Amino acid sequence: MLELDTVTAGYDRRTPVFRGASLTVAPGESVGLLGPSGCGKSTLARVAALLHRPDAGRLALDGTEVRAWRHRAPRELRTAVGVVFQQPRTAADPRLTLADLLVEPLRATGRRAEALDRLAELAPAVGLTPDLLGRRPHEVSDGQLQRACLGRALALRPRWLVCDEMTAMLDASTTAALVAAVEAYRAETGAGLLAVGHDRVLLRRWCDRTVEWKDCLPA
Ligand SMILES: Nc1ncnc2c1ncn2[C@@H]1O[C@H](COP(=O)(O)OP(=O)(O)OP(=O)(O)O)[C@@H](O)[C@H]1O
Repeated sequence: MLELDTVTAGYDRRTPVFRGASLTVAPGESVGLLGPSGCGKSTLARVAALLHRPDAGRLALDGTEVRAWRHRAPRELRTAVGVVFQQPRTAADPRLTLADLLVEPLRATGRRAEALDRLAELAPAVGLTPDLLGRRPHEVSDGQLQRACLGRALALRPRWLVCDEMTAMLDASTTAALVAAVEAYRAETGAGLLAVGHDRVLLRRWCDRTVEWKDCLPA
């Protein structure tokens, strides 16, 4: 279970972006979170991905309460969640080839020896052909780079995936390919998904259920 319980978060403690937001994703479930621009969906997604410390409230992953965020979080909790953002250009190190990008989490967690084998699985899973793997971010399209960012999010086989507007910049066919890659991964591993966005049609088609932002807040 991924449980966000009465979370208050923002960028200035005196004026949080939202107060008391709650949302639960069951194991293996896919939940779409819909809401107007600027309401705080990305901020909540970053809390769920252990990237942003909330001002108050509770996050629990599979029954373990998260008490530290970002690099302070224990590795087993940090690696339980894979995250994909809207903007691949700001999320990818421009110096790395796509191959290095895909397996960056393995190197970062001291599992370098597994990198080649995992690369051979990840690249086809996200639709990256061998000719693209040696290129750097400025030599590929946004869609190709986003495929690499999705592969990187899957590299450590997370139990939870957070996709924050993952396909907002992409065309219909790349969107369909990325959603299919996420769903293939979930079918194989049973991972749960929190997909944040404002494309109601896409999220309703993609997810088991969709939640409106206002329904996450106290009445
Ligand atoms: N790093 C930051 N520092 C200060 N304020 C921020 C920061 N990131 C976001 N904000 C502000 O927090 C509020 C919520 O932003 P957030 O990105 O969570 O909203 P959102 O619902 O995801 O919006 P969108 O759908 O447009 O992406 C906005 O007013 C935004 O300007």
